[in-house]
Amino acid sequence: MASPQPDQTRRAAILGGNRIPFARQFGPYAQASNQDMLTAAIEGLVARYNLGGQRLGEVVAGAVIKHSRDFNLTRESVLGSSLDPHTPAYDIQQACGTGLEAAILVSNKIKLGQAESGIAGGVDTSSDAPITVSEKLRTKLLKVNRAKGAGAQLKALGAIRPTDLGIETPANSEPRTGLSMGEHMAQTAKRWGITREAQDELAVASHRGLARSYDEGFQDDLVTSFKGLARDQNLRPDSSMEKLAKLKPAFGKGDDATMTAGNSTPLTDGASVVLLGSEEYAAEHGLTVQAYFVDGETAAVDYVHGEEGLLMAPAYAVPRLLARNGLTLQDFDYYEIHEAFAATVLSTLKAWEDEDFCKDKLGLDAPLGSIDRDKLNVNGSSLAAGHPFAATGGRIVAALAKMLHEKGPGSRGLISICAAGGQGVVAILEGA
Ligand SMILES: CC(=O)SCCNC(=O)CCNC(=O)[C@H](O)C(C)(C)COP(=O)(O)OP(=O)(O)OC[C@H]1O[C@@H](n2cnc3c(N)ncnc32)[C@H](O)[C@@H]1OP(=O)(O)O
Repeated sequence: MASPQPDQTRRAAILGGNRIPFARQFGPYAQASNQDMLTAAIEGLVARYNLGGQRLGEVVAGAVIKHSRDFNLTRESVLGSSLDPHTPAYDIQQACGTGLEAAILVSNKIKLGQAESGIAGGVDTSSDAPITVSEKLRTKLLKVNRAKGAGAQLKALGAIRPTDLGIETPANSEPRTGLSMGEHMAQTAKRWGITREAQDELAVASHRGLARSYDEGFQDDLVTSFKGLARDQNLRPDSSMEKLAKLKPAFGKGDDATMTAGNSTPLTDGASVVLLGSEEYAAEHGLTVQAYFVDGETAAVDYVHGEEGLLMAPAYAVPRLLARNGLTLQDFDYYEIHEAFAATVLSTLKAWEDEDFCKDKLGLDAPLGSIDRDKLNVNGSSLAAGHPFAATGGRIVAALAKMLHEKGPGSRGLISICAAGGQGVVAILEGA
């Protein structure tokens, strides 16, 4: 069935973004909640674009790891901000694709005329991870809670045994396989023959690109300090092949163990948001349109039955997006491919170059081909900045919109983000 064409009658404009610097797990944000971080990111955006007291169409954000009390984290963050409290807000969750998926949702509402403006974003903490008690203890505590009278409560309490006292923390692994993201990626890296050297080169380039972007002031209107942190804590401007070569493998086995702490994203805390609006909204509020959110696509792979690697869904989503928009993989000025692991980016690029994969798996007549690597993650990506899961999409959309604005009208950028659960979220932006 032919893919429907995107409706371009109303365009969704990207007007700016803001994030707090990303911090390492148990770093300066160890005592900050998701709500604290998301509110700080929103407040930075409000201050930069004079949004105080404004009722926006909608705010959509989310977190991958959140406490049960945070049933609508985004709404609570809006209420904690200086936006008009009549601004509706809700959470979504699409793993590491959350921030980009939120931008797709808000853009679509704007394009359909259902909203004039909105904020999309995401937040995640790996420090303030919710702890749950064991199933046995949970059941017994509920009995204590329901027991009527002190005697009955004491009796119910007495049923709790020391062996019931286990706690559970969220695991960074796939429920259906029990394997961590890194272990899954190690299998894919082996399948595509991704070398340690190629991964380390990508990591060094990421650190250098991000460091340069801070030094040149590119991040000045994208990042606001939080808890004394002004730059991403994971950034190592002095990163080198020699230093990375010394790191021990973190995932994989034997000769295939090519992934290390240096070419994998670290566990990170942070939040990011993006301001979107119609062209009319931008004109009314005197805001510059940086770029347009052209189109987005999602895909999923059957990683459980071994069809393809857990983090390879973007390899499937991008060709669908290209076909719908009449573009080739080479028609872009910038490529933002989320560096979950260096090997993720390299495996995806290899898949698009591979004739058999493109014919057998993507149903194409010929490979999508190679990209100009000078256009890839130019201002660094997740290996250098860190990766607070749901916050990565907002970081990328805001930075790419700014890059495209600097490049000029008609310039084009491709975003590709892999997500847990074998899913991928991808998008096209166009410079204004
Ligand atoms: C869809 C998706 O996005 S999936 C991805 C989701 N994210 C993940 O799965 C997170 C994966 N990452 C992890 O689990 C962890 O960060 C790990 C296992 C890779 C590493 O954990 P740790 O060992 O705790 O990392 P740590 O930060 O201590 O680094 C280990 C060492 O490498 C060093 N190191 C890390 N990066 C660099 C670098 N770029 N240059 C030089 N040294 C480095 C550290 O200094 C440290 O050295 P030390 O032991 O002498 O102090």
